[in-house]
Amino acid sequence: MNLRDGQMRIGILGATGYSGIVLYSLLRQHPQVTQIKLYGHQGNNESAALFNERVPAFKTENYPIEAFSANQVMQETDCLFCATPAGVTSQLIEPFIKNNFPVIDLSGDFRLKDPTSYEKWYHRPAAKQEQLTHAEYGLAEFHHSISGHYIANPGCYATATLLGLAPLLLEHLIDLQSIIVDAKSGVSGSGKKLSASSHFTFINENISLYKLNAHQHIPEIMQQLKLWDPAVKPIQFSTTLIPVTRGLMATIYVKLRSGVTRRQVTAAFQAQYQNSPFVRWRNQQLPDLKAVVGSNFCDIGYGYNPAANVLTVVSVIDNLVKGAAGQAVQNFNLMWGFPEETGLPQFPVFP
Ligand SMILES: NC(=O)C1=CN([C@@H]2O[C@H](COP(=O)(O)OP(=O)(O)OC[C@H]3O[C@@H](n4cnc5c(N)ncnc54)[C@H](OP(=O)(O)O)[C@@H]3O)[C@@H](O)[C@H]2O)C=CC1
Ligand SMILES: CC(=O)N[C@@H](CCC(=O)OP(=O)(O)O)C(=O)O
Repeated sequence: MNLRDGQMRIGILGATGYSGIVLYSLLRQHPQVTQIKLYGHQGNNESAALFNERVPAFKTENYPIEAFSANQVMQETDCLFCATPAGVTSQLIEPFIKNNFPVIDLSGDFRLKDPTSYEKWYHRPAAKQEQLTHAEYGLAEFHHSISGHYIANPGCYATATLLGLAPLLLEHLIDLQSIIVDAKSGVSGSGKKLSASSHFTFINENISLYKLNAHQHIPEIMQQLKLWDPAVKPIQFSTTLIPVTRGLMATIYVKLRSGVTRRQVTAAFQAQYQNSPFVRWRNQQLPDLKAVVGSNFCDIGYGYNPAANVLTVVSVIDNLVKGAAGQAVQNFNLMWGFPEETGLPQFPVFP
């Protein structure tokens, strides 16, 4: 992609959702972005709606949300971010793919290469196979050289899990049948829509496991693990809702292969992430959510139980930043050749 230093015009579809709002606030402060256009539902006349009316916390941002029109977006902007629910981009995005127009898609619609798998796990029609071939899976730490125009930004659980497992698979340190992931997320992970399971009375002072053995990030994680080691076996993966607004922790349990030492584990993580500004290897210090919430960091630490030969890896992210909007901006930087950290927060919100 040609570098357009300091003059990028950005479009956001879905800016009034949780990840769209975070995306807007990151891009608004991005030094290479001069203009942000906001788009809403196709056909709706949303031009009367102003961003600050839909998102009152952004009182000074009185920009119109315009009805989505592919031609208009391609004329008015240089790159489109889609922060829309699953099932939207597969319907809207064809003209962008045909015209090689840069798109960064935060939804799951273009992550899975196999449309049958998408239909099985997302319970809705998949994008066309031909379109899927244009998408690149943008796990930023492992996909620095973006060659195409369509980035499928990874899911939040998939990001934390994959970053916590990568060095172990790439260096062949673990028993490939032994992977168990117990992941927990804050409530913002399910978006802004109110449901029985996101209602305060249910969330408050409660934890609940959901989508057991049925979570849509299982095939996404498996797809990437198989690229790292084709011999990997199906993982056990569970997701739990916890009563916090933001933050996601993947607790990963694996058995080490015979003869593998803790020193090798540390060396593998250090070597893998030494040039990754957003992955902080914490060694035997176990990270917590507050270490990363508000930032684009993924912090990873571990503990080892020699009696059971179980290595526990703890990987934490902010689901809305590294798990969604922050990684999308990281991918935007990589796509356009800007330094990877540009426009991304360098500190978590702490305390
Ligand atoms: N929340 C998270 O932590 C993460 C989310 N994601 C993914 O990011 C995407 C957005 O998630 P999230 O921000 O939580 O979702 P929200 O439900 O909070 O927001 C969805 C946004 O999309 C808009 N929208 C919905 N349908 C359409 C449509 N047909 N055309 C145009 N705009 C539409 C909504 O506008 P309106 O309100 O007007 O309908 C809203 O602005 C999802 O695909 C999600 O899976 C990925 C990783 C983490
Ligand atoms: C807490 C919560 O509900 N989280 C969501 C994660 C959303 C997400 O990232 O899913 P996509 O694959 O659609 O992008 C979930 O578990 O479905």
